[in-house]
Amino acid sequence: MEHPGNLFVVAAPSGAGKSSLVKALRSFDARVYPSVSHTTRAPRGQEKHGREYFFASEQEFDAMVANNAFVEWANVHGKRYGTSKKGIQDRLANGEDVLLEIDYQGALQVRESFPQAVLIFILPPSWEELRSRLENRGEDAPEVIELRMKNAEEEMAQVGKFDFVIINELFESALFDLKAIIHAQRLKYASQRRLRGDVFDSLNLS
Ligand SMILES: Nc1nc2c(ncn2[C@@H]2O[C@H](COP(=O)(O)OP(=O)(O)O)[C@@H](O)[C@H]2O)c(=O)[nH]1
Ligand SMILES: Nc1ncnc2c1ncn2[C@@H]1O[C@H](COP(=O)(O)OP(=O)(O)O)[C@@H](O)[C@H]1O
Repeated sequence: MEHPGNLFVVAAPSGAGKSSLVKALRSFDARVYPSVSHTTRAPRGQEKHGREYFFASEQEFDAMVANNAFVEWANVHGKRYGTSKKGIQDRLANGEDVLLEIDYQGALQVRESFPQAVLIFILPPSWEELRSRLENRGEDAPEVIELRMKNAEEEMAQVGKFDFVIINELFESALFDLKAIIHAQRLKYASQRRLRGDVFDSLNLS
């Protein structure tokens, strides 16, 4: 589907630092709108309905699937997660940039519907560091951490299908890389024409 806004998709194994990087990006780039997904997993400590996620029952999620309300959805770590069409289509159509923080299965589905989506994969610098980040975050029970570490192998095997790879070793350096990718996409002709049409007009360029 053609649309004027840029669609960025960020995937990573749990604990690689995806949420922290996107949050930091958002603090100085308000033009990139993060989509809020629906999930059947329970809220964590500070999470609010409608902010981190729309928390849905299995039945509510089933109804959305039946109504074809998702751009993509997938089973991740035993729970279902999905991006609603409603949340992103209007924004993209209005020329706004949208960022999805989703798993690799969802990312590859998004590419089917939006071939111009920019797929970014975030890798941890090592297995040891991934485990220690999950442990230090202190949000997940030991068995949940084990499941996430096990799933990370399958997830990381998909990295070659992505357009860009960021290794999140030093946080500031990974953030710089993420900004660079987004910036480069905005410098493409279609985006520049949309953002700075005034300059193109004054130069008599179509
Ligand atoms: N396919 C898909 N995956 C999602 C969506 N929202 C979140 N996820 C992924 O689900 C996984 C688990 O997310 P979460 O439970 O918040 O834990 P996190 O991995 O610590 O961020 C992560 O890989 C997310 O990127 C979505 O809408 N669709
Ligand atoms: N470059 C980094 N160096 C050290 N710790 C990091 C780095 N990036 C993120 N973290 C920490 O690792 C943990 C997991 O990060 P988070 O953003 O929640 O990951 P994800 O969203 O990919 O599951 C958090 O406690 C976060 O503060």
